Amino acid sequence: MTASQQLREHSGAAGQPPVIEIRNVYKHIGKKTIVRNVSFDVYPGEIFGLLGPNGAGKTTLIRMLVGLMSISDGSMKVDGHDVRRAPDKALRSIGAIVENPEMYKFMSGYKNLLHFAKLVPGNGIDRYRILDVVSMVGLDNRIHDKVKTYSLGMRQRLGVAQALMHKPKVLILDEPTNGLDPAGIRELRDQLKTLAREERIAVVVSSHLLSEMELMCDRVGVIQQGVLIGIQQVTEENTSEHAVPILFQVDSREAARKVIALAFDGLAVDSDPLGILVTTSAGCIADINAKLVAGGVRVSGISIQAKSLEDKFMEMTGRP
Ligand SMILES: Nc1ncnc2c1ncn2[C@@H]1O[C@H](COP(=O)(O)OP(=O)(O)OP(=O)(O)O)[C@@H](O)[C@H]1O
Repeated sequence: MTASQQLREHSGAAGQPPVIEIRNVYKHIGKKTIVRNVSFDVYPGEIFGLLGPNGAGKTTLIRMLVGLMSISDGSMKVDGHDVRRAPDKALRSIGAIVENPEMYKFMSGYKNLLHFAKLVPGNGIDRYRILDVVSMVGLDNRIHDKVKTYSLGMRQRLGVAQALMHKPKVLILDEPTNGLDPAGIRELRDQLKTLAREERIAVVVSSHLLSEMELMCDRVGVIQQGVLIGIQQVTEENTSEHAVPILFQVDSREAARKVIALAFDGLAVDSDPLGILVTTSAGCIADINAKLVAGGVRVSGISIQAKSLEDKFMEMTGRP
């Protein structure tokens, strides 16, 4: 996939410029190329997933983005600042958890945050900001309890609060659900969605679990052996303008085809064991249904046959 193809996968959230711009990035270590020609953008308010098996290069890509590893070739920009040329400015816009956040277990969550705020002098983080981030991650009720009494999920959220203190535009989490139980994963997922939607923060998460990415992300970039093989929109097919196969369960396929051919010239209609499949936008369902019923066709069910991320992933990787 070329850089321009990868970028065309997304038209930009409400015309906003991307907050992360990655262009033709390579990472060589010794004679190995660990990341190869990767390009993509991430927009404010979206959750972007990096999906790939262990060793695919996700952590390496993230480490380059947060300045923990040098970039061999290509460019990475955060909020318009080049990570290589102006690392301080670029990093100011990033909050990240790449390794497990170190917390003092015998101190309260609040004191931990206060401690981290003091480590960065002149950053303007006051107690009001700390209480703000505590509220953003939903830890208000427990923030004065010692961290040793927190569940793993709560510690993870405290880590997110710490990463958010300096008001970053981008939040980056490497394998954030590792070790969390299903309830913890769900809490984290809801929290990240709220941060993206309400605070307009761009969130980048990595995982090797497709099901997790599908539930959490708006778009997912699939990485294999250091190559970004494709980017899939997860939520797009729920919008009313995007063409998707729609199954109409009807008593007569033949009659239904005739009605549609007459009323909607050129609309793609295929047969299905349960009825007919019409490929169009979900916004047309009511009109099609009305014409079918008016044409004497009994419609017993209508469903959108959206492909799951797993189907798309299999197509992308060429697996059966
Ligand atoms: N410092 C290094 N020296 C040599 N090889 C490295 C180094 N860091 C990473 N690699 C190799 O680069 C490849 C990608 O590693 P990376 O950690 O980025 O993968 P990943 O997709 O994050 O997978 P995981 O979930 O297992 O961490 C692996 O084959 C790894 O062994």
